[in-house]
Parts: sequence; C-alpha cells; structure tokens
Amino acid sequence: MELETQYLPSRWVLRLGAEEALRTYSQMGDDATKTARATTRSLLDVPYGDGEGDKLDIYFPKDASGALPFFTFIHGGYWQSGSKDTLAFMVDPLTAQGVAVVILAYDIAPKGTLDHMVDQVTRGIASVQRRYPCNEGIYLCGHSAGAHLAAMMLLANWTEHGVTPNLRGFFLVSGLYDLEPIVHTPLNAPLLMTPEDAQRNSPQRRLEVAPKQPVDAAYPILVIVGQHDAPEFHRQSREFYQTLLQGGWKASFEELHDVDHFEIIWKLTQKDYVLTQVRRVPSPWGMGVTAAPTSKESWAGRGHGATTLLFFPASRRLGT
Ligand SMILES: N[C@@H](CC(=O)c1ccccc1NC=O)C(=O)O
Repeated sequence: MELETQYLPSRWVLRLGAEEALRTYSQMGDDATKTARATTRSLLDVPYGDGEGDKLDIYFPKDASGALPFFTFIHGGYWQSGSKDTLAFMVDPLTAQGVAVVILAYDIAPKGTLDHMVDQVTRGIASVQRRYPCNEGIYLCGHSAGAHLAAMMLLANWTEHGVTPNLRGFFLVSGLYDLEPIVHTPLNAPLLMTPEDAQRNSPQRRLEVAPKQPVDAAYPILVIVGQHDAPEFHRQSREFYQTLLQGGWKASFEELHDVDHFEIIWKLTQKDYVLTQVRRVPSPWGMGVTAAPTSKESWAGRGHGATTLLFFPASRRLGT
C-alpha cells in the first residue's frame, strides 16, 4: 500500500533494483569498514555502558596530536537492521583530514525499544565527551533511522548524564522525525511502537508541542535529504527543518542533487563527495565569546574552541 511504500527507501532507487541497491549499500559499508580497520588506528568495542550492546568504535587520524574533532555516526536500518561493524563508510576521507570518527552501536529491535536506543545514543555521546574532555567538538551524523536518533539528542537532558557534550554540529541525512506514520506500517512489527511511544520518540512532535529553548543553539544543524528520496522523506525533512527554525535553532536545509537514500551515504566513502569536504573555520564560539560556564563539566566541554568543521553544503551557503 501507498504509505508503506513511501517508507521503503529501496523502492525509490533509480539506478538499481531495490534488492541490488540494498546489497550494494551493505557491500560498500562492509568493504569500507574492513579497509578502515586494516588501515586506521582504532579502538574497537569500547564500552559506553554496562549493556552488552553499549559499544562504540573510534577511528583516529594518522597524526593525531592534541585536541581532535569527533565525527560520530549513527547508522540507519529502521531501528531493526544495521551494525557499527559494517557501516563505517566515512572513516577514510574524514580521518585523512584530521577528524576522528566514532561509530556508535545500539540495540536494534526486537532487542531494543525506541526508548532504549535513544538512551543508548545519549550515553554513548556522553561517554565520548568523558573520554575526550578536550575534544575540538563532537559532530553528530545520522542516516535515516540514525538521523532520528541523532535528532533526539536535541531533546536530551545532559544534566542527568553528568556531562554536557561539546556538540558543534548536526548532520541529519535522509532522516525521519515523526514516527507516527510508521506505527501504521509493517515496519512497526519488530518495533512494537504504540502511538504514545511514537509521540515520545518523535523530535518533530516534541519540538512542536513544547519548543525546547535551545541552550546552545549556536551549533549548525544541517537537515539533508536526497533528491531521489521518497516524497514522505522530503516532507519529514522539510517540516523538521521548519520546526527547528521556528524554535530558534540554527538550522539549514539541503536537498542533495541526484542521490537516493543509499547513495547519499555510500558516497561518504569518497574523498571528493560534497559531504566529506571538511573546512576548518575560526569558531564563532571560541573561549572569548562563549558565555561563562556554570559548572566544571562545561569548562571541560569547551575544549580549545578554536575551529569549527563545516561540511561543504554549509560552507557553500556561507560563501566560502
Ligand atoms: N527495508 C528498507 C531498508 C531501509 O529502510 C534502510 C536500509 C538501510 C539503511 C537505512 C534504511 N532506512 C532507514 O533507516 C527498504 O526496503 O528500503
């Protein structure tokens, strides 16, 4: 039926059949991860909590000295497939430019519920901050269901986690922000979401109902959708972008030309892809302009504050 098809990204690919697109995506992820593990200094299966699935991988740039920016990736797969062990697409191009890459694992359904996954991602990011208190920024990137989990971090209560991560940017790629329509599709079978679960875990609805005053709205949030993503994905991205703007967040929106739901991510393996162009620009939130921290956590969280990473679409808009 129509609604279900809207939420099956593989049905909207142009260049390959549905099955072949999914196979290519997972093959490219698998290859990229194997290459990353063979060629990059890494820490694998670092625990961020006591749960068996509370694990993350960290890939370091070659000459890592001093503070590093941490690009943290949350994979997609409708909260029911995907793994940090096969989806480390962007390690090569980013570590080559001096960026550390973190790939977060979470317990996919049916083991994990949406609430559990959101809690895991929150704890994972807090642990990156704890492990690297002098980081040069934590940049969150999520794809599809992973973009949903990343967006939920805008609502996180960091005080509960005892540390405020030095978040400096969000890249929400082909994401879902309102889960209510999913409840009515077979995709919900392993997720077992009730309408209430969907509401609680929908950043779109949460921010509409009770606009959260951005505490640190200075970081850019880039909402990105592929030209060939399904119309529902376009609608979700656009509406979320508009809700962010209305809430006072520093959001921008980009439709990436001629890519589908999977190409938009597998191209992250390429050094010449728009989304892997890292620009270091002077940070507008350097020590001098940042409001005085009110706790020792936030001092630790400030890092050096010297540079900000802008990925290509954002820097193009700024005319650089
Ligand atoms: N069963 C889905 C697969 C899917 O949605 C998907 C696969 C890999 C990575 C992300 C995906 N979508 C959202 O998380 C489809 O047929 O398109």
